[in-house]
Amino acid sequence: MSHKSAKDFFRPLAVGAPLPLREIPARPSRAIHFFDPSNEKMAAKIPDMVGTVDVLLGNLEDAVKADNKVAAREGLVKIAQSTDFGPTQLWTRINSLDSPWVLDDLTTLVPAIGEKLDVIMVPKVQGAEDIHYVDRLLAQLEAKAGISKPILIHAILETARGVANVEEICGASPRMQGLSLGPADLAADRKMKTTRVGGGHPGYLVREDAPRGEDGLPILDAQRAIFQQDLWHYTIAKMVDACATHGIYPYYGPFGDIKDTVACEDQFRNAFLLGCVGTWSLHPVQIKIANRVFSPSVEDIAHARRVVAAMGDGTGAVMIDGKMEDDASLKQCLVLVELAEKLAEIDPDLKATYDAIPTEA
Ligand SMILES: CC(C)(COP(=O)(O)OP(=O)(O)OC[C@H]1O[C@@H](n2cnc3c(N)ncnc32)[C@H](O)[C@@H]1OP(=O)(O)O)[C@@H](O)C(=O)NCCC(=O)NCCSC(=O)C[C@](C)(O)C(=O)O
Ligand SMILES: [Mg+2]
Repeated sequence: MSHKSAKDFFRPLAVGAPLPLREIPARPSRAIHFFDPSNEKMAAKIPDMVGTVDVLLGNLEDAVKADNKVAAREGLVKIAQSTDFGPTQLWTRINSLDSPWVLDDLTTLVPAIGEKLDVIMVPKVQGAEDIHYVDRLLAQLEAKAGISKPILIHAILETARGVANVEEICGASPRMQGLSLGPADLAADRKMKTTRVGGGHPGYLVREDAPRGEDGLPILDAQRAIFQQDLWHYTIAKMVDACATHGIYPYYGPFGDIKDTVACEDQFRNAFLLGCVGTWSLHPVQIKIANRVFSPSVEDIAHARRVVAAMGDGTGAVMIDGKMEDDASLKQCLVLVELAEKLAEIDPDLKATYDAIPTEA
């Protein structure tokens, strides 16, 4: 297998294409809100959603009917051309690389709206070869269209092979912006015996030990607590490590039980705590949940600021509320404080909330 030299990564893959980025900007992207540009009712709502969500994503792949693929692509071009997105990012999810639509997706979108597109999400990525294909094609199209900044790539982990190759996918191109979990396709590909789009499962559980009778045997009809476990923990944790290793960003993905806003919030929060920077929103109701969950809480920021203040030059150990804080817990606190600062730059309500936190001694 041949390898590129390190410096090759800093050269564009086509003459005249924009220079690859050396760092992926940490732009807030708590919710990536999906819409079907071929659905007129949905599309009509998009201009008014600018500023209420960090990312608007025109979806061209699954959930768009085969008969509507061209209308979705054209609808996205129209919305992108006629909308000023301000601070809101514009992403798209193209059709999968083995579909008959993807080539037209790319050759249409890049010249028409390439200057406005921040990130292209590529579904069903299997390995580095898929990223290399899109990488070169984007460079050629950017060069031809005279695009000034590189369009970034986001891969969805939705095949067993993709999960096995997650590290090489993250490192396959300087365009790699991040990864999302695709729990529905991944479940099917792995032959998991579930029928859901993300979330837990009542059958995936651990049960409290049975009490024992005088004969020492378990009493099987006794009431015993059960605890549902997280089916997605392994994949999310693996995704987070791969992204952190390569300086790119992990995201949860879709939560299909739209009406169960409570379980949705739990799943999002698990992902936030494990290191994800955001998630997907499939319905307007999920945007608020994502914005709340993926913004550090007032309590966390109040505590983090106390630790930062108490730790002075950042070395040594101190006691706060009976707990030891040191260099490493300070670094965790700085993750939260820096995230809060980034979010405050784009979210005035959140800025006011964080500004109002009293400084404690
Ligand atoms: C779930 C659905 C069918 C419920 O749609 P509905 O019309 O039944 O919902 P509603 O509550 O009745 O809608 C209320 C209003 O909101 C509008 N609306 C509704 N949704 C949106 C939206 N997203 N953006 C903007 N507006 C929206 C809708 O048009 C309606 O407008 P109206 O009041 O004027 O009548 C609908 O919300 C929808 O189609 N959402 C997007 C679904 C999608 O993108 N799925 C693909 C991503 S998940 C995936 O692909 C898996 C993965 C990763 O690949 C893998 O795990 O393998
Ligand atoms: Mg999928």
